[in-house]
Amino acid sequence: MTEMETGAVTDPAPAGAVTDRAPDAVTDPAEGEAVVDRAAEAVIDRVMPSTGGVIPKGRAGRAASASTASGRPVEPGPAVELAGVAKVFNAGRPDEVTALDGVDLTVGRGEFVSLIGPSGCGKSTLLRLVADLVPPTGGTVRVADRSARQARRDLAYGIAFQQAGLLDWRTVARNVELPLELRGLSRRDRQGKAREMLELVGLADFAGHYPDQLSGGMQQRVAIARALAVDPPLLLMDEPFGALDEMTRERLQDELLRICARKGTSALFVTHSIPEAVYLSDRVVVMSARPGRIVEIVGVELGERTEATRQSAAFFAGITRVREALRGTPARSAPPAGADQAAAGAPA
Ligand SMILES: Nc1ncnc2c1ncn2[C@@H]1O[C@H](COP(=O)(O)OP(=O)(O)OP(=O)(O)O)[C@@H](O)[C@H]1O
Repeated sequence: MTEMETGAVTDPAPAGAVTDRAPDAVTDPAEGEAVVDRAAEAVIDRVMPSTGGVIPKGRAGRAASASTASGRPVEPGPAVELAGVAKVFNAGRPDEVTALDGVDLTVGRGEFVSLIGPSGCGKSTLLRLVADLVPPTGGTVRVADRSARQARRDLAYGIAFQQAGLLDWRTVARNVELPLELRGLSRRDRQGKAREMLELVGLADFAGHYPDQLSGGMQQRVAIARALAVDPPLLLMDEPFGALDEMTRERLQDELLRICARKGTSALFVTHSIPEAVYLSDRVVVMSARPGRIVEIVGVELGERTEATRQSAAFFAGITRVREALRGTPARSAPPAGADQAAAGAPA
């Protein structure tokens, strides 16, 4: 199992890195601008699974959604397309694990799709396949009309995974700024954007703190701020709100929806929370226990989310639908959750 496969960052500070918070940027005397610190640069690839869409150096300023790395325009198509995808870990060995089998799934542009299922059913693996952090053993994975490999090179998505994956020798603000530095934004622009993102996640007062001075939930919010900082056309999120208190979680859910709606961002979102999946999603993909297969896709039609949505009959109906699917209740040929209540004139 490689580091890239696990997404773990076992040693975030590379050889020669300063771990006692020495100045973390190299100043370019010609520009008077801080440029990407060498230590951070050296670990970009290793922290990619959890650094929220870090931009590889050399692709600065390229519009990920509009063209490929070669500048070739990309035809609009699904954000993600999986066909017959399988993943077997350690094939042929005694510890062989079939994590996924026969997965077909399309995420439309601008669509919000959640994955839910029992622990170990392959949700994270599915996300890692899309992010090109592990290769499939069967089937095809396409992201924004490209191979997953090409999409990664083209910066076609941002990632926020379970582990915050912050660089502990950088301040909170400079963690959020990292992908912007790699994209070549001026100091002023990236500082402004970092401030905006930290305000969004309620951490403006902690911009100058270091990650180990924050709680786990706060670190997670910094990682979310960093993932959103580059306005990626596709977000891959693996339980990003799992460590948050309920009120913060609900607020960030609303913010995430607002951002996705405003930017037309597509999202593939892993969660263990049925209400969260229903609230956020256009469709909830329910997976079986290992080997993970899609057992049902529950469409959600709640309309614009408001204060009342979480109390609405349609919301509870959606929760019931997903719960039944998780329990293995035979799929019914019913309209999307929400549509039946609306048709019946049920109170919202
Ligand atoms: N790198 C790996 N090497 C070997 N087995 C792996 C690897 N990554 C995942 N697995 C196995 O694949 C299966 C699916 O794991 P995965 O983490 O995708 O599940 P999950 O649905 O995200 O679980 P959870 O909800 O508990 O986070 C598990 O049995 C896991 O042990």
